Amino acid sequence: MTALESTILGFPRIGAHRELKKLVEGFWSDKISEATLLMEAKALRAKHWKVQHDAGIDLVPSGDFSFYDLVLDTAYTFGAIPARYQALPAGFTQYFAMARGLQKPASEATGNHAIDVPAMEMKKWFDTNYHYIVPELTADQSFALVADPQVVQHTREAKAQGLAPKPVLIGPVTFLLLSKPADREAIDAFQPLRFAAQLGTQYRTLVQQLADAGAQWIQVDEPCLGLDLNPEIEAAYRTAYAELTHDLPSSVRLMLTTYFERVGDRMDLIAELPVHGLHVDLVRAPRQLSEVMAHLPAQWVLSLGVVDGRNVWRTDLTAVVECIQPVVTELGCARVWVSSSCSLLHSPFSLEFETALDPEIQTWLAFAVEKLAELRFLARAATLPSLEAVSSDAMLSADLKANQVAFASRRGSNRVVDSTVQSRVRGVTPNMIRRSAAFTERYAQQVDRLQLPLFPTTTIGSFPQTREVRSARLKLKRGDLSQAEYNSFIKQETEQCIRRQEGWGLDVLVHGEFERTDMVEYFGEQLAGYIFTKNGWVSSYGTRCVKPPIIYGDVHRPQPMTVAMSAYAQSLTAKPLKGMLTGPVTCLQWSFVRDDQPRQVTATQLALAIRDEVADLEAAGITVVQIDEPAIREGLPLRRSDWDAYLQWAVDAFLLSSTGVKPTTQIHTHMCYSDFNDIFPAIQRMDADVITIENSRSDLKLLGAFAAHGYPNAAGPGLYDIHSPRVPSVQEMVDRVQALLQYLPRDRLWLNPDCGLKTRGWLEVEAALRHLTQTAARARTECLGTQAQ
Ligand code: MET
Ligand SMILES: [Zn+2]
Repeated sequence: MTALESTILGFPRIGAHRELKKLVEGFWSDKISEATLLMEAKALRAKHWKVQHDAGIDLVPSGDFSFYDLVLDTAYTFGAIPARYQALPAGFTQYFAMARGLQKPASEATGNHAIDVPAMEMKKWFDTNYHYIVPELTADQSFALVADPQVVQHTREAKAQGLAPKPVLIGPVTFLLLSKPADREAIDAFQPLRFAAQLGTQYRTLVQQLADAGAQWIQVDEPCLGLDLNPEIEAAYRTAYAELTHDLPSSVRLMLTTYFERVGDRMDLIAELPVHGLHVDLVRAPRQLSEVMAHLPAQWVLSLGVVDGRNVWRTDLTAVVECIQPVVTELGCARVWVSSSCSLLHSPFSLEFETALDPEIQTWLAFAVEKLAELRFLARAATLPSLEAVSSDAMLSADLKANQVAFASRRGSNRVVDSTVQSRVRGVTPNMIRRSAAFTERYAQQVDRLQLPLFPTTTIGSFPQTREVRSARLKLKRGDLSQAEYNSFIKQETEQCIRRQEGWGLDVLVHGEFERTDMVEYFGEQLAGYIFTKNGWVSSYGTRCVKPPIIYGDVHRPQPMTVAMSAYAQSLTAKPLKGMLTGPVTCLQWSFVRDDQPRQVTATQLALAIRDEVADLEAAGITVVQIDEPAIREGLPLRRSDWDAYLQWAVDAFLLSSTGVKPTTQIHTHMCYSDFNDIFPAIQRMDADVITIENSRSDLKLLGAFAAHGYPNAAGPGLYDIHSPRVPSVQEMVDRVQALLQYLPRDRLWLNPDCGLKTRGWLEVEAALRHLTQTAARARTECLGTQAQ
C-alpha cells in the first residue's frame, strides 16, 4: 500500500536497559577497553536501527548516537576544542576530559606533570531536562572539520546495514547561539554569529562527505529558529546556509528541522533559506500548520512532527489522521513525511519492560518503540482520502480501533477524572493566594515566636545519604528488612541528625530527609494521580538517566505525607523544626505531565495537595515550612512573549500552596542552579518569608539582581557551594556575609549553604556547618552590617 516516508528525529541512544551507560561507565573505570567500547556501541547502534527498520521506519537517523552529548560532538567535529584540552591526546581522553574534566597525578604517562582540567559547562537543552555541553569559542575561533567525523562513520554503518540513513546535524546557527565565550571576561564582546560564514563552509564539507557516504537527506536541527529572533540572527541564518549549500550536488537534500516551538511566524525567513524541506513540531505548536502550509516553497518536503517525542502518551491517531490527510491531499504523498515531534531521546525506551503498571493505564502509553509503530500507521493512513477509508482498510482498521478504544478508556476513566478535585480547582479564590498579613508584620511576629537571633542559621533540608541509608532502603525493597525495622532505622538517623544540628548550634533545624530518595518521587508516591515505571529511564546528561514519574490523573492527597516525620523530629528538640515539601511547579516540571489538560490545571491540583499538607503541618505544631521550587525557572516558555502568562500561573500555584497559614507560621522557599535574575520580580511575588537561594556558582549575577530589584523579604543566599567536599573557612564565609550585607539588611539575612547536603559526607558537613555557625556568631558580635540600609 502507498505510504508517506516515515522517520524520527533521533532514537534513545542509551538503550533498552541503559546499555550505553554501563559501557561508557565501564570504560571510565577501566573495566572495558576502548576497543570493546567501540565495538559494543556499534552493535547497539545496529540493534537500534534494526528496531526502527522492523517497525517500518523508512529514514533512520544516523549521527543521533553520542558517547556523551551531541553538542559536544559537534564542537569536537569542527575542532572547537578549548585551549585547556588541546595538549591532551586526541580521541576519548580529550573528548571525555571536555565532558567531565580530568585529574591525574604526575607520572611518566602524563609527561611527569599533574593534569587537572575542569569540565566544560552543562546547560539545559531548551525546555527539556536534558543537559548539553556548552561550546566555548574564542574571539578568533577557527573551525576545522576532523578527519572521518563520527556522523559520517555512522552513516556508512547504517548504509552497510542496507538502510536509508538520514544523518542528523545540529545546525550551524543553533550551535553558535548555544556557545559561550572561552574567556569569561569577554562575555559582553562575544559575537558568535560572526562565525556563521566560516562554520557554514565547514558544514558544507561535512555535508559533502555525508552525501558520499550515501545519505540523500540530511537533517539539520535548528531549534533556535523557534526562539526570539533579531535581524542579526536572521542574517546569520542566511549567511550560514548560503555557505553551507554553495555548489553542493543537487542530489543532497537538507531537511531544516525545528522543534519545541512554533516557526509559522518565521516562514518569510525560512522560505528564503536554500534547503529542501522543513520539519515542524505539531505537538507543541499545532496551530502553526496553516501558516507553514501557506508559505511553504513549492517543491519543499514538509515533515510533520505529529508523534510526541518528549512525553509518554499514545498519539490520538484519529485526530492526527484528520489533521494530516488534507496536507497530503494538498502537497501530494511525495512531499509529506510523518515524524516524531522531536528526538525520541526524551522518551523512555519501550513499554515492553513495564510488567507492573496498572494494565488500564498502560494502554494509554507509548514509549519510543511504541511510537515507531504509530508512525508506521500514520504514514499509511495519511495517504487515504478520509477517516472512514482508514476504518474500513483491512490493514489499518484494527490499529485505529485499538487506539480509539484506549482513548475512550482514558477520556472516560474515573481514574483520570476526580470531580472533587476539579471543583476544588474551580473554587480557588484570590484570597487563597494571599497571606493574611503583610511581610513586615508577620516576620516580626515570627522572629518573636521562633526566638530567632540576628543572622539565623539553617540548612536546605537533606543531610548525607550514606551507604547505610541507601543499603537500608535496598534491604527494605528486597524484603531483607521489615517496614517496621526500616522505619526505626530512619528514625534513629533522624534523631542523630537533630542532635548534630543542635550540637553545632543551628537555629532552624531540619529532619534530614533520610526517608526520601528523590524530592519529587517521594511526594508522587503518596499522591493520587501519579504512577511510576520500572524502566522509564531518559537521558539527563552524559551517562546519567532519570526516571520521571507520570502524572496521569487529577492529583490529590489521600492522607498526610510528611506530618508524622516532621512532628517526630520536632518532638526531639526545642529548636524550631522546618517541615520540608517540594513545590507544585517543581513536581510538575520533573514529571511526565498530562497532555489532556493545561499544565496550569495540573499545577493548581498539586498546589492544593501541598496546601493541605502545609495546613496539617501547622496543626501538628510545625512553625516553619519550606516549599522547594528549584525548577520554577525551567518551566519558562522559550519565547519571552509567553513568559508572563507562565509566571502568572506558576507563582499563583506556589502562593496557593503556601499562603493558607497563620502570620506566625514562617514559609521558606528554596531555589538553585538556574539564572534567576530575569524572573526576579516573579520571585518577589512568591512572597515567601525566607528564600534560601544558591548563589556561589553564579555569585555576582544573583547579587546584581538583589541590587537592581531589591528584595523585600528575608533571604539566605548560599554561603558556600555544596558540590565540592571543600570546607570553606570561617573568614571566607564572614567575607561573604559582608558582601551580602551590601544588598540585604542585617535583620533579613539568613546564613545557610547553597543547597541540600545529601551528596556530601558527614565529616565535611560537620566541619562546614560548624564554620557556618561560627560565622553567625562572629557576624553577631562584630555587629556586621550595622550601617543603615
Ligand atoms: C534541588 S533543591 C534540593 C532541596 C532539598 N530540600 C534538599 O535539601 O535536598
Ligand atoms: Zn537546591
